[in-house]
Amino acid sequence: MPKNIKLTYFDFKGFGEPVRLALAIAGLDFEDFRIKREDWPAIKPTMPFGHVPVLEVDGQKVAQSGAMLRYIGKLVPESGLYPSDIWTAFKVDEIIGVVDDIMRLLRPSFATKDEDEIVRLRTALVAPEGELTLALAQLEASLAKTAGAKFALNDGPTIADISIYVILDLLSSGVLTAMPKDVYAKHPQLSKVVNAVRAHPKVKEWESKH
Ligand SMILES: N[C@@H](CCC(=O)N[C@@H](CS)C(=O)NCC(=O)O)C(=O)O
Repeated sequence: MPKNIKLTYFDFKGFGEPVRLALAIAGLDFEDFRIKREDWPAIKPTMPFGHVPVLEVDGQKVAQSGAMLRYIGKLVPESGLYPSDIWTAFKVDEIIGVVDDIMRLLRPSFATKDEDEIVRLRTALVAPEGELTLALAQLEASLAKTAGAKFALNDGPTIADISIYVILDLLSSGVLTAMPKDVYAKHPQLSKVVNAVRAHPKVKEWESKH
């Protein structure tokens, strides 16, 4: 077991947030280092690929949130976060890829400061035939086939559930201009996963402190 784990990310619930929750659910102590925006230009060149999150394990820096999530799940197998059954693990990886694609849909609207452009881009995403509307419907249909009793695939949370929770919580939080709070509300499987992760005792404990 590593002696020191440090997560470097912004004080924001983006790619680093599922990693924080996975570490909390796995019961791993870690330094939750949150970069101040004004310090980022100096820190960026010290990150292996110029991005965060970066997970530093006993002094070695590794990038890519998906890799971190799988590492945490494998490090603490009894957490059930990354299933040992290779088919279920395959489905976990599929969902994480889908969530990554959803994040990518939002990127153009994060890349501009023009409020009218942000509204235009996000309104198009959530239109009846919009790319986000379609992606959420497809994820819902996929989960309907695999649904575990409480979570997406199993009775306990996997890193796929955590990833779904973080993106849908962000989308429906009201902090993103022009993103409706009920963006996933009509999808029962997605709602089930969000509610189950939010109600998980370790997630509740983490969120009550951060
Ligand atoms: N595929 C990467 C994406 C990382 C990424 O896009 N990070 C953004 C923040 S969410 C970042 O570092 N932005 C600042 C920059 O690129 O200068 C992952 O999953 O970790």
